[in-house]
This record gives sequence, structure tokens and C-alpha cells, in this order.
Amino acid sequence: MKILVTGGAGYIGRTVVSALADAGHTPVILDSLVVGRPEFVEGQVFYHGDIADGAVLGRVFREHPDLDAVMHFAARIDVEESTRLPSLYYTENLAKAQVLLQAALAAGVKRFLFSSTAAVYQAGRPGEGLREDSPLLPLSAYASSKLMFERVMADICREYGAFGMALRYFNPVGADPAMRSGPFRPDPSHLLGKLTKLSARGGGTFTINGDDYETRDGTPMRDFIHVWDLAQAHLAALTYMMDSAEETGFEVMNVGSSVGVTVREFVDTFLEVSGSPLNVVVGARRPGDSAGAFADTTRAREILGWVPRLSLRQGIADALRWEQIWQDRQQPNGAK
Ligand SMILES: NC(=O)c1ccc[n+]([C@@H]2O[C@H](COP(=O)([O-])OP(=O)(O)OC[C@H]3O[C@@H](n4cnc5c(N)ncnc54)[C@H](O)[C@@H]3O)[C@@H](O)[C@H]2O)c1
Ligand SMILES: O=c1ccn([C@@H]2O[C@H](COP(=O)(O)OP(=O)(O)O[C@H]3O[C@H](CO)[C@H](O)[C@H](O)[C@H]3O)[C@@H](O)[C@H]2O)c(=O)[nH]1
Repeated sequence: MKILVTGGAGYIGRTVVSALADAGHTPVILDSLVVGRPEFVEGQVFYHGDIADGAVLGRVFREHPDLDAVMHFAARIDVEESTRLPSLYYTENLAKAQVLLQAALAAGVKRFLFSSTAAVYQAGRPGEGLREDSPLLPLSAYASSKLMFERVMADICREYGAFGMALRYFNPVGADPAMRSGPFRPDPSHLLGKLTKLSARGGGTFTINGDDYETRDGTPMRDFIHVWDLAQAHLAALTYMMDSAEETGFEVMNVGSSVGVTVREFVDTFLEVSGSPLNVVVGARRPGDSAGAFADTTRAREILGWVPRLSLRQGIADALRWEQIWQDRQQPNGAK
């Protein structure tokens, strides 16, 4: 199958591009490189442009009249930034996504897969997994823009007789196990990114943001999903949409490991896997943080036949290995 992958020069999109190619599909990447990396599109079918640029979209759909589906990853993803610049997030993640969706439908591409997020949910009850019908409470413009586009998609897919799916990712970790892609931001704010950078520097102090939450050790809980398992969920979703050939529909599905891991447990696992001599301290809560929860992935298991296979330890190990490779690639003359 031939798939248009927006955001295919980014972390998750590029990893899915590799998974698609490994499975014998043909990815066509559309990315503005506003964040994504030119290295990730070398050797790929690549269109450099914005997802809402009519001229670029015209070229993509004219030159690839045989596209079977769109996988839409392109977005702004910084939660904190979205609280400062909500208009940017509604433009990029909602308004532009609608332009892309309608261009795809007008070109006759009737299967559309969208990257949504667990950030749309209200924090769960301790010990209970979040289901797709659990209460929603997006706390940032980022999360709201994702939830709003889910709804736009549901309505427009029905109007056009198309099939849409939104995958709500929990916390992706790791890298392509074949090391073709991985996290690349120089100054990551998320948990594993920060730990990995400290470890690469040979040590330092890591601060746990609060230990007075209602969890088993007081630190927030998250559900970490290996990015390669996440990529496999996209393949399963693609097969499912193709098999539903004549159907109009819209499905929402959680993609997580179904295992709740606290920040403290995560840090301990990281220290074991990396062997890094980090100094771990407890600081204040991060504003806007929640006690968190984990995914109930019954729907993805039953409907897509998808189950995660890779452990958190492997996610951490792959992230560490990727960090080394990525740093070396950024220093082509061997200078460090
Ligand atoms: N990384 C996570 O933790 C996470 C969690 C939940 C959901 N998601 C979702 O997964 C998707 C991919 O995330 P990621 O981590 O790979 O992010 P990323 O920033 O690495 O990749 C996003 C890509 O989209 C491109 N892009 C952004 N705006 C564009 C535009 N207007 N036109 C064309 N290209 C544009 C960027 O250049 C980049 O290559 C996003 O939709 C994100 O909301 C990510
Ligand atoms: O130095 C740090 C960094 C993080 N944390 C804690 O680790 C947990 C996880 O934080 P992340 O920033 O890694 O991830 P979030 O669960 O906050 O989720 C956000 O980042 C995710 C990517 O990791 C997704 O993008 C998601 O949509 C977005 O809400 C939080 O309790 C956070 O406070 C620390 O204790 N210390």
C-alpha cells in the first residue's frame, strides 16, 4: 500500500515510515521540517511543505493518485508552549489538519489515521486503566486541539463516507530497534529525554517533580509504550481500515502498554539499565502535572489484534543506544 505520512521527518512519524517500509508498503512523506530532521528523509519519497499548503498538497495527490491512506503525525507537540501560544496550536493542530483531511478526501483518499494523545483524558482513578470512554478533560491547548480534531474528523469522515481512526498514544519511549530514528531534540523536557541527556554527559542531578501524589510511592504514574510497538499499532490500524473497505466510520483507540509505572520506578529502572551515577532528588510538583494513569488497551487488542511486545527496559536501552549514535552523527568529524 502507498501511504502519505505527514510529519514523517519527526520522531514517531519517521519510525512508522521504517515500519511501513519493512512491511512492504510505500511511504510518501510530507513535512515542513519546522522541527523534523532532514537526515530522516534522506532516500525517502519526500515533499517539503506545510500540511495546509494547497500547492504542495495538489502536487502530492496529483503525483500519487494511488495513495491508500493518510497517516497524520505532523503537529506541534509542546504542552507547555501550547499554554503560552494557544492560537499557534489551534492553527497547526486543528485548522491545518482539517485542510489536509479535506484535501485527502477531495483526492479520493478515504482512510485517515490520526495521532491523538492520552492528554485528552481526565486523570484516572488509582489502579484503574483509562478506557476510550473514560471522562475527558484536556488541560492544555495542545490536548484540546487534539480532541477537537478527533471530533472534526469523526463528523467529516461520516459526511464523506470515509474511515477515520484516532490513536491515543500514552508516553512513547525508545527508538527504532534498527536505529534508523529516535528522539532528536537537543533539550528535551520529558522524563526519559532528560535522563538520557544526563547519562550521556556522564552524570548530574535529576529532579523528580513531586512525591506527594496519590500513587503507590507518591510520584506520578505514566504508561510508557515502546515507539516500535506504537509503530506496529499503526500497521495493525492500517490493515483494519483497509479490511473495512466499504465502511464509513470513526474509531478511537488507546495505544499504551497497560502497565502503570511511577516516575520513581522509572528512574530506578533507568539507573539499573544505564549504570549511570545520577544524583536523584525530589523537587516541587510540575505545574499542570497529574497523578496520571495507564491505558486500558482492550479495544486495540480485540479490534486490531495488536499487543505491545517490547519492555520498558528495552525502550530505555534503545533510547540510550540511539542517543550515542545520534550524537556521533551530529559530530561527523569525530569532535565531541
Ligand atoms: N511524542 C509524544 O510523546 C507524543 C505523545 C502523544 C501523541 N503524540 C503525537 O504524535 C505525533 C508525532 O509526534 P512526534 O513526537 O513525532 O513529534 P515531532 O515534533 O518529532 O514530529 C512532528 C513532525 O511534524 C512536522 N510538522 C509540524 N507542523 C507541520 C506542518 N504544519 N506541516 C508539515 N509538517 C509539520 C515537524 O517538522 C516534525 O517533523 C504528533 O501529532 C503528536 O501530537 C506524540
Ligand atoms: O525532569 C523531569 C521530567 C519529568 N518528570 C515527571 O515525569 C512524568 C512524565 O513527564 P513527561 O514530560 O515525560 O510526560 P507527560 O506525561 O507529562 O506527557 C507529556 O509528554 C508526553 C511525551 O513524553 C506526551 O507528549 C504527552 O502528550 C504530554 O502531555 C511527569 O510526572 C513529570 O513531572 C520529572 O519528574 N522530572
